[in-house]
Amino acid sequence: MRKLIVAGNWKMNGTRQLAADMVHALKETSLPTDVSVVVFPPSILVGSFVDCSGCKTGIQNINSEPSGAYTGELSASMVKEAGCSYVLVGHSERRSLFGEQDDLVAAKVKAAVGNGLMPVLCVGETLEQREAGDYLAVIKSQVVLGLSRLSIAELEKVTLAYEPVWAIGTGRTATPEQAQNVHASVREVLAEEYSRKVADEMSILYGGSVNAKSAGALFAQPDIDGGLVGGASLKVNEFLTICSAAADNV
Ligand SMILES: O=C(CO)COP(=O)(O)O
Repeated sequence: MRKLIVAGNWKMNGTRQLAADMVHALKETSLPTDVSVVVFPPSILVGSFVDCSGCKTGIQNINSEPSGAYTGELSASMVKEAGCSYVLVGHSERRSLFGEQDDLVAAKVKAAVGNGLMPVLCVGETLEQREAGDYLAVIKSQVVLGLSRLSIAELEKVTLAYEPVWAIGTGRTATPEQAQNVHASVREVLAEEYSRKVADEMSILYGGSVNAKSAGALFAQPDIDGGLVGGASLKVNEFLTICSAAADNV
């Protein structure tokens, strides 16, 4: 059974006060057990979330190496020890601003799984790639290369997130049909590359300007298993509304 997940990616935003408010609100909110909430705060705020009964905690990035002279970096085992369960890998901001390519993404996915973390592998096309019409091939290659170091058994630890770059932080959400189309194609890629079981069981989240208004119609799509929310996850009430929209689709 695939999980319905609402994840909040705070990026380089948020304060200890916001973290305390979010933790408090999530503890007070009762959601069906089939809905998982994950918050990815900046790493320095992870400690505020790890004991929260209403959500799981994620980290926004790891280094693929186990330890060593990598100033400023965190290894998967450190993140696990700090109480995180999830890690974002391959976010388009990491790809475009920090030059991360598919081989590094694959190494991070492997390091995550090898250390008991669940990677959320992010994929998605730029506006240019969408307009050129070859976006499904771009997304396919990001999925296949990103997962290339995992065994079949390890795939069950992975969540995918489709985040079209043109929809991130732009207020221009993909339509439910556009997103469903890509999610269904990604599921077909998983079935072809691995098996129908893998395809049916992997959660695929949608991200890109998800907000309280757009969440319901997106989450109602058959191949959309929740959302990876940026800006709207920094507003406590709006994030809770998005979580409730997922609960409505259990
Ligand atoms: O990048 C995102 C989540 O990882 C999406 O960000 P926005 O929801 O702000 O568009």
